[in-house]
Amino acid sequence: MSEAPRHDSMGTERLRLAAVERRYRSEAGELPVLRGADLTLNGGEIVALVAPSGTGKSTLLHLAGLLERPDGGEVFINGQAAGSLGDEARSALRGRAIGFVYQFHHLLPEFTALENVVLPQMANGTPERTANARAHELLAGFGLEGREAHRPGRLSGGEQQRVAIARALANRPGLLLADEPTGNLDVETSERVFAQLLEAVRGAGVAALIATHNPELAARMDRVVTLREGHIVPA
Ligand SMILES: Nc1ncnc2c1ncn2[C@@H]1O[C@H](COP(=O)(O)OP(=O)(O)OP(=O)(O)O)[C@@H](O)[C@H]1O
Repeated sequence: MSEAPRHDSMGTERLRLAAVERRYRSEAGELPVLRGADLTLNGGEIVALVAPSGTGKSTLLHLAGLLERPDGGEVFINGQAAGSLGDEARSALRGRAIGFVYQFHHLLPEFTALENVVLPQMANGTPERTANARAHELLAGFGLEGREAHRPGRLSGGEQQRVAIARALANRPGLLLADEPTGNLDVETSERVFAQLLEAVRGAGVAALIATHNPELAARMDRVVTLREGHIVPA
């Protein structure tokens, strides 16, 4: 796969959470999930987030991905504070700078594998021809040559997830956020897809924050962090 050379983005700050707070309010009262979480990821850094269920991993990824706003603190993407941005500017920054991979692929079922990788590029202003070429190259890099015209329903779970990873990398984001990216696959497929994910991310010099319950997968990343009482601490 031909990606931007690693040195371009290595060491550049991609994500910074500074004293981030998030509380959920319900009839039962207030649940403080994040109580001043700090985390910095530089280009090329791959960090595992391993923490017990319900401690706030998904919440943290949503805040880092600008899908929600924190109740306190600030989220910086490529050094830019996101808090003062309006919704439109946040969406634009998200589309340009961040790729997401979820436990379930969330591919658009009525579109082919190729189109699923092309569409986010076109939404970002990439001309169709360029987007097509990039999608072909990415899918081939994930061993999906010959599968481009298949809709997600005609792909295996592992193939669907590889398309989802290709889609996440399509706009050459500096930051990849992944929530249990192989959690829905059998052990062998998970192993294979995860190895491909790491290779692609390393090759592109992307910073990645990957939530996983699997300690063996976590051990392959550069650093492992956990959540304790609403703070991010080394695992
Ligand atoms: N929208 C919401 N409203 C109220 N409470 C919420 C909301 N979203 C999450 N929570 C609560 O916040 C806490 C953290 O949830 P979160 O989904 O971030 O945890 P998690 O670590 O990702 O869990 P899991 O590993 O099970 O996916 C949980 O107690 C959850 O019930």
